[in-house]
Amino acid sequence: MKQHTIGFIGAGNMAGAILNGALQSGIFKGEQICIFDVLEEKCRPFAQKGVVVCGSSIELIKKCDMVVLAVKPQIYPGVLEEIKETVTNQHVLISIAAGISTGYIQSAIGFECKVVRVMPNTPLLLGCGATALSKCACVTDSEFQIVSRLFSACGIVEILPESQMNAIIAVHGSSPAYVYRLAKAVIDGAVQQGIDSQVAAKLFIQTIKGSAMMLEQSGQTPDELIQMVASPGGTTLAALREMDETGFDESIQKAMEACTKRAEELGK
Ligand SMILES: NC(=O)C1=CN([C@@H]2O[C@H](COP(=O)(O)OP(=O)(O)OC[C@H]3O[C@@H](n4cnc5c(N)ncnc54)[C@H](O)[C@@H]3O)[C@@H](O)[C@H]2O)C=CC1
Ligand SMILES: O=C(O)[C@@H]1CCC=N1
Repeated sequence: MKQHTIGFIGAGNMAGAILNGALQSGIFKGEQICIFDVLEEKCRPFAQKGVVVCGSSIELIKKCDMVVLAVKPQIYPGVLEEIKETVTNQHVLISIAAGISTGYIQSAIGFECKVVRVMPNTPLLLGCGATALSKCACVTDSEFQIVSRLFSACGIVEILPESQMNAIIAVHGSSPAYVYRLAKAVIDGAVQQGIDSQVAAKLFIQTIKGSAMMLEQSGQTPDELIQMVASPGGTTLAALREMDETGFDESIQKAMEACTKRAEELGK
């Protein structure tokens, strides 16, 4: 089987999470991994793990056949311009940026290069991530399998058509922030009622974990689980009624629409 080498352009949060998954799972060894960042100090922790640090994105493209584009979407035009003369039809470009489509990358590179579009999330940092993947027709099944195994090493993966890759960001890419916002609101609410913030945080974090396990393992729908909590004439119903009145569901759905709209703007 062909031995692949993987490179990361950008050594930020997501690159670090994916790279650690690659090393820990043994899918790639240190010497099969390259990294480049405009801020050299960002690469230092990876050099200590035996990863090869490159002096430019062009050097990295020459050394690797799989390349994760791990920079912010706004940086993509510059990076694609820089690497376009070096990318060949043997490279697989792995794009993790919000909103950047396969067509966008192929048009910037100048031919129908191989692209796997990926949407990960920050819990990948703990090996507990969720990733959506979409492949273009020119990527082979065995190349796609390697990319899929790479992200599986950091959590769960789902394969989606590219047409859904913008909308899915609201579901798992950006949504960790909604969960943290909910946690913050609950902890602030507890403090307003005289409870110590650390005690509230401890109890609520465990509640998030437990509720996630109930959603995953009980076989019951969110509505059935809500019913299990909400006693007739009880406290939960009083809380839920208030959430209905202030438009909680609509607020979340509007936030998701804004997320997708922004992804579409970033890809223009
Ligand atoms: N943070 C998140 O929750 C998620 C982020 N993403 C996507 O992942 C990508 C990276 O995001 P993060 O890791 O959060 O960002 P980050 O800011 O932690 O990392 C980006 C890195 O790129 C480097 N960089 C900037 N210009 C460069 C260039 N020309 N060449 C090489 N390196 C350069 C920066 O120095 C920085 O270290 C983004 O496109 C984002 O849309 C996707 C899913 C979730
Ligand atoms: O906020 C962003 O644009 C990125 C994409 C998903 C999570 N963070």
